[in-house]
Amino acid sequence: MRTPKHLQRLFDGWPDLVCFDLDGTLVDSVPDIANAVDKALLSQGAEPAGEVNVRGWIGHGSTTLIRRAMIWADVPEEHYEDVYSGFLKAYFEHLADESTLYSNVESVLKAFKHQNVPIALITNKPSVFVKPLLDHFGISSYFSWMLGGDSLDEKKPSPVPLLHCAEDVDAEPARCLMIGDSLADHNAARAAGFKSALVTYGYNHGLDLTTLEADVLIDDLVEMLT
Ligand SMILES: O=C(O)COP(=O)(O)O
Ligand SMILES: [Mg+2]
Repeated sequence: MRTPKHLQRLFDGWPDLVCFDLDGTLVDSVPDIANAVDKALLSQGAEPAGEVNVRGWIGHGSTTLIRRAMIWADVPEEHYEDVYSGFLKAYFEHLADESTLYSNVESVLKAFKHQNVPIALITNKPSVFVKPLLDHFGISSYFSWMLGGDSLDEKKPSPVPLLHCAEDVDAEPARCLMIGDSLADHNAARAAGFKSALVTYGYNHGLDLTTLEADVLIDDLVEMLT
């Protein structure tokens, strides 16, 4: 396979490491996350928030998600532990009832693997959900790392999880690529010295992604391979 044009331009070949974000990049997980948030809110007698609201609260980890939902629903802060544990339980029980893989995820993972590029999964989702979700879609075996928001001391937009993987394989940050959908992914990439690719279909909260000047902006993951 000839080197895809974006990779040729950025790395003069294939990168030494590629890191993927999860929610909004590989998996459209909003339906199940929203159902779990709504269950937790309903248990407090609050209104359900629904998918459109929840979509705007994803990307900074589950604690931020629940805090935003509680503010929106006017649930008193002292109920945080109850709402958070209700969310965790409900989501774990229905992790992938309605969630779907975005198009071309598996073929893109396969192409990087075929070139022996180490692949990392770096999400701000709590780590307890990560492997079960990837297992559900049959893609866990592609990843040499599966890091959740609580796996290390810091999460995205900190560069710590990205640099952790780069150091493991002795890769120069400038030869590493982060592919994500949000400002947290882009800022983590920049702080780590990685190249940043953003997908336009994810949960970018109405942000005009062109203003971020990512190295690559794509409407479908397969564009990484063209
Ligand atoms: O749980 C979240 O906030 C979503 O995380 P991700 O977009 O980093 O996968
Ligand atoms: Mg994301």
